[in-house]
Amino acid sequence: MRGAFTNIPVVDVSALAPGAAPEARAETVDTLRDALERVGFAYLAGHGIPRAAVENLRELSRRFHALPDAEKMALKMNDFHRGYMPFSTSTIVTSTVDKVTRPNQSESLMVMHEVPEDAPYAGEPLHGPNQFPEDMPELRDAALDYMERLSALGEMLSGGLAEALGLPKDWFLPYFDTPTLFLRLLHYPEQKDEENLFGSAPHTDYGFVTILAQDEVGGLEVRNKDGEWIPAPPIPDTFVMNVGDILARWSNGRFVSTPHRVRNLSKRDRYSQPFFYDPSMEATVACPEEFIARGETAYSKPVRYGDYLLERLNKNYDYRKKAS
Ligand SMILES: O=C(O)CCC(=O)C(=O)O
Ligand SMILES: [Fe+2]
Repeated sequence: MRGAFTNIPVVDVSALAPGAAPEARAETVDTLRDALERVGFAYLAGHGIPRAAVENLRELSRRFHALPDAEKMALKMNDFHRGYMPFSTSTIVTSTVDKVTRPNQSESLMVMHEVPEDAPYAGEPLHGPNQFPEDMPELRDAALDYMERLSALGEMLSGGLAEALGLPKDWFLPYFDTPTLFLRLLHYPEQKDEENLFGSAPHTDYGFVTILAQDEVGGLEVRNKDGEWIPAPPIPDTFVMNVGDILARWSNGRFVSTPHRVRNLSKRDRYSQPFFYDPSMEATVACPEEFIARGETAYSKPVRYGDYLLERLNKNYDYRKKAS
């Protein structure tokens, strides 16, 4: 039953890799289906991403956030949604989860897919340059390398998700020709335990899937159908994966996009690095014909992913509100 959970399942996804035994793959797909229909969250084990890639980026994120404010402010978010978001500047007003009134207690560096200067779509909404500190070239290298590795993982997962929905393994591929990628390097200083104060206020994610690496501090919580907040503490060598709103919509409501939040009550700084793997901006997200053929009714209208995304971003980020 949707939202009926008191813990977040661990799914070993190694059998989704090419060459795995078909029986093992089928079993993994079943486990994934249960997790995403009931919980909307799963810990991914057996994902094949080296621990060093995760830890190296985390260390660089720590170094980035330790830079003087002036250096970070020089990289302030540009119109293309890339750059530094200072403490207390994003309030999730489109959250359907709760009335959110106090800004998030976090700062972050937002990195997206790179856009070559001569690309035909350069300069269009959300297609522009990333911003990295000049004297930390290793941060740029690590972030781009990490996005490449996690995109490959996202693509592998999309095969399992398609099968979990009764679709051919490659069903999602054409919609991810030029995927929309976000890597957010988050820093949550310790926060007070006060009502309505969050590192990240209750929300659902916009996109397809989120693949999150968190440090050892903890603080992420996921809401079940009874309104209880279930902790999602770090488990070494796993990622926390969750369904975003566009996947919930695409799956015609089968997979759930589950509310979650962060409170860092640990008395230590917390660092996390969510990666959002989303379709191409041009992709039209519509209920699969295969579902209609099976007698289902589409519960939402087709939407161009880029339009949907812009609308959500314009509402939620202070720096964009003037533009919308
Ligand atoms: O930092 C975390 O653990 C979660 C962050 C999150 O939910 C988000 O950025 O959407
Ligand atoms: Fe989230």
